[in-house]
Amino acid sequence: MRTIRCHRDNGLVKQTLNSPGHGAVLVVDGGGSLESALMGDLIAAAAVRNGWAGVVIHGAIRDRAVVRTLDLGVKALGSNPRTSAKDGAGEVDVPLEFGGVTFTPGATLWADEDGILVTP
Ligand SMILES: O=C([O-])CC(=O)C(=O)O
Ligand SMILES: [Mg+2]
Repeated sequence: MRTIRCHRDNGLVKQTLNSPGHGAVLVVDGGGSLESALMGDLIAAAAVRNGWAGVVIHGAIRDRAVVRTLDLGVKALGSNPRTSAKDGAGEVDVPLEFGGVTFTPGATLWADEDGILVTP
């Protein structure tokens, strides 16, 4: 997995998912905010084109009707049509902690309809 920490700004998410994913999952800690979306259909489609396996967002997405049709595993807390800033504020490939779990860049993430597992 790769990681990003950001708050109501998806500039780094957009930039990262527009670069090669090599089959990785991107975990985004948006602080649990549902006030604006950190990914939508266009960024998700870019992730598919660039070989990402999935995206886990501790926050919101939008365009979910299209996102669910894509060949990309997506987990988010919810959705909101409001877009985020695109200034690129945040940090890439730092250890994240939410939901009582530490998400370390390079660790392996497994997910299905029931939930998410992380192995070192
Ligand atoms: O513009 C955004 O922030 C997200 C979005 O709608 C998309 O990726 O399609
Ligand atoms: Mg969109």
